[in-house]
Amino acid sequence: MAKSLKEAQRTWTFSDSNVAWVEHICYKFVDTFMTKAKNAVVISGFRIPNTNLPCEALLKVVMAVLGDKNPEEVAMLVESMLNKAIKECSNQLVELREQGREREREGSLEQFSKLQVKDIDPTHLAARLGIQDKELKELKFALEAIRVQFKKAQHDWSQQIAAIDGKLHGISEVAAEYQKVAAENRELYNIIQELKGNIRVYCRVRPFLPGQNSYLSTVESVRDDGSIVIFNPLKQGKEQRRVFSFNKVFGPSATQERVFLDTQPLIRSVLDGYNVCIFAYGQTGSGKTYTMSGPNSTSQDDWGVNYRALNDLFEICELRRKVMQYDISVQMIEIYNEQVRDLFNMDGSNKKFEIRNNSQQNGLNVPDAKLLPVTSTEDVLHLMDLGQSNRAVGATALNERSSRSHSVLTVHAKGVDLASGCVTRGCLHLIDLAGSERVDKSEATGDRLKEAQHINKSLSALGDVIAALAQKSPHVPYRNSKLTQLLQDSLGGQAKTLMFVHISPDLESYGETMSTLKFAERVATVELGAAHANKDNGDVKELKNQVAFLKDALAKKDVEIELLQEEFRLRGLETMHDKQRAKALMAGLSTMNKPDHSDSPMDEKLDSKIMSSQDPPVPSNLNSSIGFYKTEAAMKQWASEAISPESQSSSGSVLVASPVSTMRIESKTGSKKNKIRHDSFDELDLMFPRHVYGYEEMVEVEKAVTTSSRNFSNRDESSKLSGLNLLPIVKSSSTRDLRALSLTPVQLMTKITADGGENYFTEDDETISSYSEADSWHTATTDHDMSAASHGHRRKEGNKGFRGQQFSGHISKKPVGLLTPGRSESPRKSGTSLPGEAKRRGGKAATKMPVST
Ligand SMILES: Nc1ncnc2c1ncn2[C@@H]1O[C@H](COP(=O)(O)OP(=O)(O)OP(=O)(O)O)[C@@H](O)[C@H]1O
Repeated sequence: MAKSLKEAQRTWTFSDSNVAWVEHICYKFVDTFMTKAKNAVVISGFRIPNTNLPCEALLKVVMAVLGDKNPEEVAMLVESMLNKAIKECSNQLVELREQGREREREGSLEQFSKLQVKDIDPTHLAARLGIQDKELKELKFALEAIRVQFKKAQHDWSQQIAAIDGKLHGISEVAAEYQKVAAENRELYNIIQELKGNIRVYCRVRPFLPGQNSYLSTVESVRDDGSIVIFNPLKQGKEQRRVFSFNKVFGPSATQERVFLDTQPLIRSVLDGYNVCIFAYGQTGSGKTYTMSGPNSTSQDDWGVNYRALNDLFEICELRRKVMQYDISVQMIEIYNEQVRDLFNMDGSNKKFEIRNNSQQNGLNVPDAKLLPVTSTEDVLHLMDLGQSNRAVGATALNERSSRSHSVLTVHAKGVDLASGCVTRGCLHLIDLAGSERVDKSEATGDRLKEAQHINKSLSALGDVIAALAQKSPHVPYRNSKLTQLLQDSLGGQAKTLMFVHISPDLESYGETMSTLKFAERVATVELGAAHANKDNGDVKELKNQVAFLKDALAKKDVEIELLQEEFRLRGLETMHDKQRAKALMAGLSTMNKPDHSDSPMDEKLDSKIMSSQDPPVPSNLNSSIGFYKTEAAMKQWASEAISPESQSSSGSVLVASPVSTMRIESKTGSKKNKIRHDSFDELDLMFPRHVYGYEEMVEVEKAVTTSSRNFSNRDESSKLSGLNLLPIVKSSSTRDLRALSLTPVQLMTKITADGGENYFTEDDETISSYSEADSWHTATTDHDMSAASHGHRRKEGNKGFRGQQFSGHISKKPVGLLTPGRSESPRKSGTSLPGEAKRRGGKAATKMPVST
């Protein structure tokens, strides 16, 4: 074939002879193809009938295809066709061989089986089949038994599961019930705490800082019920673990938002007129500043309680816009090395600021520091950044940005109810305390050491105050540090107080962690009494009107008194019997310019005159209104307003003849401490001033004083306490306030004598003393005593008291030593000083103020 191709190539011209040759090839090829495609073959789209001869058309096709090809191309085409044909043939061959083998295999298997059946012994086969059958039966039986057992077990299990399910259901119901009861208990407990005014304590655990060994944590677990388990691997047995319980515990993963959410309700109450104090306590580097301010004010997620609180307050103000109008202002101070500094003060001056307590109605403890109004969160951010940048910070070995001062952000919120005009005033103190530190650990030296000493000292003073409060001690040492002075209103007043206690989880801090948590536990036991909102409502307005009315009446009386004094002076009553004269004096007060010269019994006249219709009518509801004053502070305020300096005459004396001369302060609420205080009020029938005393009254005074001084040393502690609890009231009052408190002479002198007198004298002691002296006038009944008293009384220019002028003449009664019980001589003559006299003589008034309990 190859040869003929080569020859064809050589001789190729598309001539007749060539056509014959092509025909020849076609025959051959078609033959080959036709063996494969028995019925029909598709070649280039032509259908070729099943024939051994190439059809005319095929020939034409071949001619058409090959006609214009040169011999090389024809050769190649043919060669490729041949290759295809060969490949096809070989495939067919393989297929045929395979089929043959298959048939062969089938045939041999058939033969083999025929052979076996033929060869096997039928008896043996039967025996074997019998055995197999038996085995099969046994297996079936066993299977059945197993199935029965399985069914039984399944049944048992399902029964047990049902029983367990029932029990579980019961348990889960009990658990749900328990949870409900526990939640109710917690709620009730919180209400009780709220009523008692316990300081709330939240504990926050700082996460490990980068670079700290986080394998050994002292915090074993933090539970939802507010308890935390502290673990020390270096200890053994019971000592290894200690559980502390607080109102809430935040683990290391607690977010700033989570912490704020639990603080929010407390903060919001500021807008309802409550004073709230939140302070962060803990070892240095434990996360106080992180909680209060956050690490970064630019990211809202990082905002601490301060920013979030103000932001929240603004949001609520906006929500209540239609019913309430709020004014919010802020103050930021710090206590650095026992000095108060204004963090908003930009003039660089080192002005020192004073801390004041109680007296500040607006709740500001440092009233002289700048109070800046804020209307938006942006204002707050700006101001607080300013304040933070002024704050004293420094690097120590324990914290690279350690706060070296206690900082206080005060938010003052004044709200006016647009409908009723009722005014609320709330104050929120947000305090970031400097951290306690062990100077050996913090490696503080120089200024840092001095700061650390001040910090530790003030924190220890805070510890003493908490201990005293927790033990309900009558004396609480608030004045031992600026920090405790600042916190006095929040720790001993009617504020809602929350302490965030912070701990570090590292084993190295175990000692500090334990002491911090023990301190916090003690703080949680402190009861402050129920918090009160500072609201100026309609009742208060009415009472203020009444007070104004009374002031007016007093002013009129002052005029009357002055006129009367003049009248007496002119008439020269020296010759009258002293008792009659005193009665006449009192009678004259109400008849003004209509002196009664008759000898009728003076007592009746006096009473009828005092109650005469010439006195201005007193509002009939005053008695009931007085019940409104349930607190000492409110009472004091009322009293000082009722008898304000303006309402008194220049003589300093006041006379109110009033059917409401007696009122009683009642206290049904409050802590034990408060009760004692109120009880002491209960003992006193607080009266309007009755500065005109008769002779019998003075005798009564003397008796009371004598008895009181004799009995005081025998008194038990509680009764002494109630006496002592009067001191703050009396001591913090001016003379006029003393009058305003209006103890009867008996009560006043009993208290003074019982206490040795000295505590009753403030920087205003001269005036107070004059007050006592003025009273003593009524008891000085000899010329001699009279002159002594007169001398004492006139010693002070300008103190021209009504009584002093009235009794300038002789009085013939027997002497009664008012301040020296049992003596018949004048206290001054006998050398017995009036209380506070010695100090006054020393040239300096006693300024020692009492420590409030
Ligand atoms: N909850 C927390 N999550 C993440 N980092 C915290 C957390 N608390 C504190 N830190 C980080 O710990 C470090 C110390 O915190 P911070 O300065 O608030 O402590 P401090 O108690 O205020 O210290 P000092 O009393 O010395 O001022 C800071 O780097 C702070 O970012």
